[in-house]
Amino acid sequence: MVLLTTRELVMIGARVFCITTPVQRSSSIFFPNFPIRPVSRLSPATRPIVAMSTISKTQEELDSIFKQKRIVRSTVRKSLKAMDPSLRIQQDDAIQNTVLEAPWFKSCRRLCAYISCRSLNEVDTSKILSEILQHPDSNTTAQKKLYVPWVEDKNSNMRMLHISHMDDLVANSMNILEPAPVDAQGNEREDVMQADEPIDLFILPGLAFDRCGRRLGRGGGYYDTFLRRYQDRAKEKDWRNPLMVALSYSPQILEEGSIPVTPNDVLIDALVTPSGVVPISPCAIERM
Ligand SMILES: Nc1nc2c(c(=O)[nH]1)N(C=O)[C@@H](CNc1ccc(C(=O)N[C@@H](CCC(=O)O)C(=O)O)cc1)CN2
Ligand SMILES: Nc1ncnc2c1ncn2[C@@H]1O[C@H](COP(=O)(O)OP(=O)(O)OP(=O)(O)O)[C@@H](O)[C@H]1O
Repeated sequence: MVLLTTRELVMIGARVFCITTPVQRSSSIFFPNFPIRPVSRLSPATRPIVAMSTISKTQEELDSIFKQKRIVRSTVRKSLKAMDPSLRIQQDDAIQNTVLEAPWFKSCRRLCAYISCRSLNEVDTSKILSEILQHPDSNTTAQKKLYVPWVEDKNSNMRMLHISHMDDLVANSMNILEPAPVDAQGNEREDVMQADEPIDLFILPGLAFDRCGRRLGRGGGYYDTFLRRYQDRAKEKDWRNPLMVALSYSPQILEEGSIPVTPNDVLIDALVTPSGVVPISPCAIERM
């Protein structure tokens, strides 16, 4: 185990966009620093972090990380529940307007987005979705193609299916709106993984995030599994990587090191917060 200061890592990294990211991108487990505190800025440059060489994970280590994840989820759920309703509405508006006005959103032609669920206190996506479904893009008059999640089973399998109307959605057992895999005419809905075209943009949900690209989901492993599969396919087909952008209320943004991760967790490229876009990965810095 090697202890490095952020300053040392900056010196080592050729193009370090976030100090701790190279640690996780090299598929090592990152051990979090507690306590969990929302932050409004990056940690001081002198803060020590832990870099680990590639190690194999014992079940005991994994159990400990998953336990820490559950603790973080529980803390963030509580702060989301305690959010003032008018602040929530204000943040929903700010986040959605930022997305709708962004060039990377305007130019995207094929995207996957989540259908927000009120009872899960997720950032609202209804305005973004209705814009996509109602209005062709004013610059090109081309319609965006929208795919949304459909949970296939309890083993982290999720598909992204094409929808054209909000009427295509029905509430599932988790009370989340999702498309029936077969439409009203009895036709199977188009599945992103079967379509032979790349996705430009993923709009992702989650419970907590940090400014280095770590994302904590709701514990099903659905998104990580899906994104990994999509990334493998994109590589195979030589497609450009999609932008993976998560939407986050302010209490969901945690201090660097507070989000426990395993090598299976997929890093996001950027966050949209009530204060604007936080580009994280080199691809986001270039494109956003
Ligand atoms: N809007 C939305 N759609 C989504 C997801 C999501 O996070 N948000 N998913 C992302 O994977 C998939 C569904 N996965 C889900 C996993 C857990 C829960 C949920 O209700 N969790 C409760 C806790 C349940 C428990 O601990 O037993 C919660 O978080 O409060 C919902 C959806 C696909 N669709
Ligand atoms: N102790 C454990 N050891 C190994 N795997 C576990 C353990 N606990 C949970 N899992 C598995 O890990 C997966 C959940 O991973 P994780 O908690 O990282 O998901 P998430 O990031 O919250 O979810 P999502 O990707 O859907 O947003 C599930 O498939 C679950 O079965």
